[in-house]
Amino acid sequence: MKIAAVIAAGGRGRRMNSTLSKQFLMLKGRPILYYTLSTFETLAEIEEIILVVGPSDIVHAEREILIPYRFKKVKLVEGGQERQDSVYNGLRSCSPQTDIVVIHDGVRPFVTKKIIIDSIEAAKKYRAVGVGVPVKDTIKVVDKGVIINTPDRKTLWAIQTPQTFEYKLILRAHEEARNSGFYGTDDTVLVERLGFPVRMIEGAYENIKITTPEDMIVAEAFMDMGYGDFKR
Ligand SMILES: Nc1ccn([C@@H]2O[C@H](COP(=O)(O)OP(=O)(O)OP(=O)(O)O)[C@@H](O)[C@H]2O)c(=O)n1
Ligand SMILES: C[C@](O)(CO)[C@H](O)COP(=O)(O)O
Repeated sequence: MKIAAVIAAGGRGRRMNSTLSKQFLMLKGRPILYYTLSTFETLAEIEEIILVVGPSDIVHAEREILIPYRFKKVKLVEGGQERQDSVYNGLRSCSPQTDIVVIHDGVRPFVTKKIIIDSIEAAKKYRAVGVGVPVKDTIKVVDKGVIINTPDRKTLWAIQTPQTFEYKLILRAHEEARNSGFYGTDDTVLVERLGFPVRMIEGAYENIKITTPEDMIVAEAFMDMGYGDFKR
């Protein structure tokens, strides 16, 4: 079975307020993206890694990541305006013989090999799988500053990545979304809108998405605590 990974790293990181795209910010002396790629590179089940970066970051990715760390499985692809565009570009660059694709945010460096493998095994069975954690806070739906609904917390999960799919299914879901001009903030929603059931499996609270400046402080602490499956 041919398994590929698409690593979404084509964003600008606006909420990080840094001139450098946040996926290239240094964490303990290495770019954040190095750690994410290292975990996938050393996972035997992953045959190819499609790294999607923004047009203005292509040279930086080559100079700071691909050349110094000599990742063997990584193929560099240009990203798009939105995350969904980047992922679609990545999917189209996978080998046509791909059976399963693992889609993961480049800025989630603390993903574990167990979570990746669990998502692959679940996708072999269910064809579409999300990784997430039950929310800890009570969530409110707010409209114009007024709380209009309080969903039952027992039903609420914060979805993370990896999101892992039968390749043909997710490619079709992306194409259908593009044809109808639908944009979502993750990939499972594109399969949900086809009416196809998506399974949720347990991720980890440590599998954070580095998004805003305080996440860098948390990430430094996670590094000190030994989280993550990357080569140190
Ligand atoms: N056009 C885009 C936008 C986002 N991403 C990637 O999708 C992941 C999750 O997105 P997010 O955390 O929102 O990153 P940014 O879009 O860069 O952040 P912001 O919204 O603050 O600009 C990141 O690894 C990001 O690089 C991408 O590949 N292509
Ligand atoms: C895909 C994702 O990480 C799932 O939580 C999230 O939707 C990405 O959102 P972003 O705004 O692109 O960070």
